[in-house]
Amino acid sequence: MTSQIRNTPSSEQIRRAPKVLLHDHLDGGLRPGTIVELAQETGYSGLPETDPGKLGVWFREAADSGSLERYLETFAHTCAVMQTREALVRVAAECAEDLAGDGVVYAEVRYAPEQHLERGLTLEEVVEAVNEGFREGERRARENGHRVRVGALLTAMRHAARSLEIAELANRYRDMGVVGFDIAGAEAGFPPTRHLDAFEYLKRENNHFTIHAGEAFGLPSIWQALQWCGADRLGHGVRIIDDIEVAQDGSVTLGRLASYVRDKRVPLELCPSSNLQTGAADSYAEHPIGLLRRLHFRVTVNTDNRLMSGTSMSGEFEHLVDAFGYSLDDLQWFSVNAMKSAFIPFDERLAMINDVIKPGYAELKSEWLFQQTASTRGSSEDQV
Ligand SMILES: O=c1[nH]cnc2c1ncn2[C@@H]1O[C@H](CO)[C@@H](O)[C@H]1O
Ligand SMILES: [Zn+2]
Repeated sequence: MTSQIRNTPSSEQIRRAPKVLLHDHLDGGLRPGTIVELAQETGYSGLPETDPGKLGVWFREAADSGSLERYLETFAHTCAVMQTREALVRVAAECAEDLAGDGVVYAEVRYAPEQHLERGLTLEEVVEAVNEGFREGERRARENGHRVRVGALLTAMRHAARSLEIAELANRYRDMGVVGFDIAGAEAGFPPTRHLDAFEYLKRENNHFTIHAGEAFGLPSIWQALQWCGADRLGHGVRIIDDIEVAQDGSVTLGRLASYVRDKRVPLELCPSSNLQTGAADSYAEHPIGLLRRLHFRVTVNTDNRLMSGTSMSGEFEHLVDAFGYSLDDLQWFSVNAMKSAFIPFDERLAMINDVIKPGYAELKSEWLFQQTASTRGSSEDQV
């Protein structure tokens, strides 16, 4: 048996591996069946399909447009069914349950409270409903033998003008389920500096935030997010690749901004499948994550929108294992990177790394030692 075979994780091992997710949208991860049921319950008649299977396919295909703006149009349907307290509790509970079932042990899930006010809920009621759902989902996961912790990130929409209000909301619910702040939505034409007052407020409060930047727009957006707004992490940030030059002989030169991002260990919340759909990358094999990982940027792997991309954390890891031949050591590296970059207190991050993530990977990495028939097996898929 070669070490290569020993090292290539099987699908089942990938699912069981402890995973950390920093970039996942609550309104981009609903179960199709739940959307159909909530639409019926709340009288929303705008769904393009009412069969859950067909609806799931519709979301994936509609989001596969090559443009972030068209990709974002699909959220009208998910937000439409997330306008009541009960719906928000249910969606959040199922989110936590689904992540736990996929082996995610820590997640920061984001949503925009301002998009859930159409039926009279207040911003506070939205946050409390989602928090209640996450706690319920964590409890159900525990009953099923899974452990997951979910924190919320409150997102403000970059085309709108409520970011300071949402930042204040994030600060008010700090230590009560909300771990940070974000801005999202169409990037071109809506630079992060439009929301400078929100970011400056959060900095004065010693609070944390990430900014969607360097997804549909390039280096100026990343530069503003870091050097004007002071983002702790970059949502996507994939276009930092534009500041990296690879010569014919393989030698690599980093520009000033790329150097800063690497030197300062700025976490990149990379979302490969989402990038393929919005046109930020052409294939998994060509996705900049391969180079960024080799250059030791603080790379993390994320789902972005599980519904629109038909993916999961395990799914993203599988694509990367296929494209780049990553081993369990690589998957552990991504998971430790993500945990280091989380917005919860340092002692909790450290305990998650040392007491949950590393032991989980050690367990998986030792499995080959105890396989009696391993020497007669040909592929790693057989060795579960
Ligand atoms: O990849 C993305 N880039 C920018 N905005 C996004 C992305 N995915 C989702 N949203 C936006 O964030 C809102 C709150 O969750 C969603 O409603 C969607 O409009
Ligand atoms: Zn996103």
